[in-house]
Amino acid sequence: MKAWHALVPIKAAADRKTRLADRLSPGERIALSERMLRHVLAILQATEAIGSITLLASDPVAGWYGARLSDDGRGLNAEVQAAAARIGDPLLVIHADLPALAVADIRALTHAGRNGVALAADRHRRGTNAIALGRRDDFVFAFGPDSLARHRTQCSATAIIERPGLALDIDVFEDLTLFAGDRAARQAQIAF
Ligand SMILES: Nc1nc2c(ncn2[C@@H]2O[C@H](COP(=O)(O)OP(=O)(O)OP(=O)(O)O)[C@@H](O)[C@H]2O)c(=O)[nH]1
Ligand SMILES: O=C(O)[C@H](O)COP(=O)(O)O
Repeated sequence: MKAWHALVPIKAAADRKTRLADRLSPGERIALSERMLRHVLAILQATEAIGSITLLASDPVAGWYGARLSDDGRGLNAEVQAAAARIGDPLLVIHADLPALAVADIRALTHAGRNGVALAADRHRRGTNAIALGRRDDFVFAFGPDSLARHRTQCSATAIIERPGLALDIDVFEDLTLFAGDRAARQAQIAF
């Protein structure tokens, strides 16, 4: 199997984690999203199956000197679709807000997707936090509410992967308390 390309979309700093805006200051939200991004990138770098990592971002990201494709503001799905066409397969698209992600999670997802498509379900089994495309150049990205159902109907043999490290994305404050506990989440003192 060829080495996987990883694509990590990340919003412009000021737009990240808006659903936490009633609990965290803008600075705390940026700091949290940067720590989670660094964690996801470190896990990808530590996974032997991953041969390249590309950020999809409108601006340069502090501390990242690797590849970046520019986001032209057409929305997540259109941007990922265009980036995927440029990068080729096998391709792993993975969100940047997975603080519990581990190397074993990436191994499991890429293994499951090596001959087709594997989807990483969020903890509600409604969203999609990562997609491994071993061999599907006609896959249509459909991130957004209930994306798991939309993604899975594209191919009858799609594998659904449910693992804690892939399932816990940080959207709302409850996700933070699940990951870090009440006190740490309230103080935005989340270590990982
Ligand atoms: N490049 C890029 N990344 C995006 C875009 N929209 C979402 N993302 C990234 O896709 C992943 C999932 O995004 P969301 O959970 O919807 O966004 P979020 O900023 O994390 O949270 P909210 O602002 O609360 O919706 C995260 O890594 C985001 O940074 C986009 O339009 N462009
Ligand atoms: O496809 C999805 O589930 C959404 O893009 C993901 O994100 P969210 O659960 O982080 O909003």
